[in-house]
Amino acid sequence: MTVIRARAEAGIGPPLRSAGGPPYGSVGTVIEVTKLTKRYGDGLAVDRLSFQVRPGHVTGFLGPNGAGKSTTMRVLLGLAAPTSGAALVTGRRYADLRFPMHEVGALLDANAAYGGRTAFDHLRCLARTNRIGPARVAAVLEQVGLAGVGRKRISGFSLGMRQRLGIAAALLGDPGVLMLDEPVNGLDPEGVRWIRELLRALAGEGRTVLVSSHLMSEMELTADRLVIIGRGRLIADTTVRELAERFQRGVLVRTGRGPELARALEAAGASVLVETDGALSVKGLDPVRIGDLAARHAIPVHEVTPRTASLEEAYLALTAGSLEYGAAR
Ligand SMILES: Nc1ncnc2c1ncn2[C@@H]1O[C@H](COP(=O)(O)OP(=O)(O)OP(=O)(O)O)[C@@H](O)[C@H]1O
Repeated sequence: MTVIRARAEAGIGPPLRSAGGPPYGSVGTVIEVTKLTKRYGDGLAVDRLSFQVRPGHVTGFLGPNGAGKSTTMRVLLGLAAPTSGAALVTGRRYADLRFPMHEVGALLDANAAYGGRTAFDHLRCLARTNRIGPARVAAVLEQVGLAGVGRKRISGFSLGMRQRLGIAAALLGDPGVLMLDEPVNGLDPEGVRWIRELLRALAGEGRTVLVSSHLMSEMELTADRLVIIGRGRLIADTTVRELAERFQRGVLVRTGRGPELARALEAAGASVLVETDGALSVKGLDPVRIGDLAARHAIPVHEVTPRTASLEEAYLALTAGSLEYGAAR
């Protein structure tokens, strides 16, 4: 499978500030995974994975079940040691961050909070370890819509409420980097929309937001960048727009005289990409015009197929070879 790489971005824009907060968009506020490999015994959870996450964007971390998303996040958060390679946040290993909660906020497992505590006490305990006062605890409870149940025990919370509590914990230190593992799990449609808007607002403040999911339908509305992995390996590092363009508007053309046809198509204004198998991916001309042009140049074509896949189909096609479990055929 061809790895789609986003073109180098021409600048991320000026650093933005949250009200009274740090300059989140400052250079270096990124997540950087380099040739990361993580083995569990004979199992390879992450396989020489490299990607970067930039500030000011919501980056969707996508992959089928067992792709290695959680493992990568766990290594980034210092909860698992890499077998080889590196996973850095703001240029350092998590263990080397001085005040980690102020730099990185994370939600890994919404059920990890102790049920016997109230939401307020849970956050207050976390806050104390990072010298964060009770006013901030109240503020994040308000921000995630749990202010009314702050004094209730977590054991009575629905999964959706626990997800909100986990997000409140991630926001406690007002960090410039946020890493959320499947945060919409258990949320109802209103909750899904809320989290989408929250993540986009946080990225709009210049923060670095990495959010994992195995559903493209979720990510296409939330993320602007995508890192797609399968079986621990990078499949695509792209933007939603590029993925849409590649899969929705191109026309696949097969011919024995690829370079010649590509020149003719480009002369007619098309942009042409040569796939790894020699087929041409043509944008800017419709199948009829492509056929006419080929006929005018007496170039036989074997196939002219418009690509009309949705992002979901594009994602399924990209990850088809990487499914851990699949229906028997
Ligand atoms: N602690 C562990 N011990 C052994 N194997 C593990 C461990 N953690 C993860 N794995 C294995 O590593 C692979 C990657 O798992 P991981 O949980 O990182 O994937 P994921 O992309 O987050 O999947 P999901 O979407 O299902 O949460 C899987 O095959 C999993 O079984």
